[in-house]
Amino acid sequence: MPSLGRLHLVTDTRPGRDPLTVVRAAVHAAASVTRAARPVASAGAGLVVQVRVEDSASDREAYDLAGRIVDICAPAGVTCLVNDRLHVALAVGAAGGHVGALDLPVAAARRVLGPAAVLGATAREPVTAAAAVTAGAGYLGVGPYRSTTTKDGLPDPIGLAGVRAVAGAVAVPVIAIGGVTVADVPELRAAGAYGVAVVGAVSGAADPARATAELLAALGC
Ligand SMILES: Cc1ncc(COP(=O)(O)OP(=O)(O)O)c(N)n1
Ligand SMILES: Cc1ncsc1CCOP(=O)(O)O
Ligand SMILES: [Mg+2]
Repeated sequence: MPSLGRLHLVTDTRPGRDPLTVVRAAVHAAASVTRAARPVASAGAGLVVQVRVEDSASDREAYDLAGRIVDICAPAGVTCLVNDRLHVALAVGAAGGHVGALDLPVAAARRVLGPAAVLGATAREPVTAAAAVTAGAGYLGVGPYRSTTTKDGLPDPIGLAGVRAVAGAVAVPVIAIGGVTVADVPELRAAGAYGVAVVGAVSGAADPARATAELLAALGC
């Protein structure tokens, strides 16, 4: 299985956003910055795109968006995951999915996706993180690192100490999420994070391609 990308772009599908334009820009940037170091078919391997739709979206809407994003990602070697809706991930041929506390349990998600799929799970403290790995998670989304306005109802931020505690407890990649900006990357990496997941730092940027390139560079991709 190829190694996991370090920059996870989570789509912003709130009203007025344009996730396809942002994903196209990010994929193009990822393929451009890493092409020199990789075979063409895996040029964008530093980037993962996670298709995350609003809970109010229908499965058909999720399927249509995810299918279009798989079509954008695949030629560039960018991994595409689907948040929550694992049947959509399977239906569009995504590489896998991401589940949290309100989604299928990790072991059930692994059964649905199969042994070879990429499966991420949300964790915010070491004991549940280790349990998620035992149940079959191949990476962990850990946070929220900072407070963020992108998602309502999140628990308090765990900060650098929280990320460090989880990273020290598991052997799988830890992806820090929640209010992450490019300026946070060095300290997160030093704390043991393998990578970062962002919505606003790319989707809310004036130039999403440039923001992607800067994040990838900060992550050493
Ligand atoms: C990489 C990553 N980490 C955490 C999450 C959050 O997942 P979850 O807790 O299930 O919340 P929703 O995103 O489903 O609202 C994530 N999506 N990705
Ligand atoms: C889905 C999710 N889960 C925890 S924080 C978050 C949103 C992250 O968005 P941003 O990068 O804009 O803070
Ligand atoms: Mg979820």
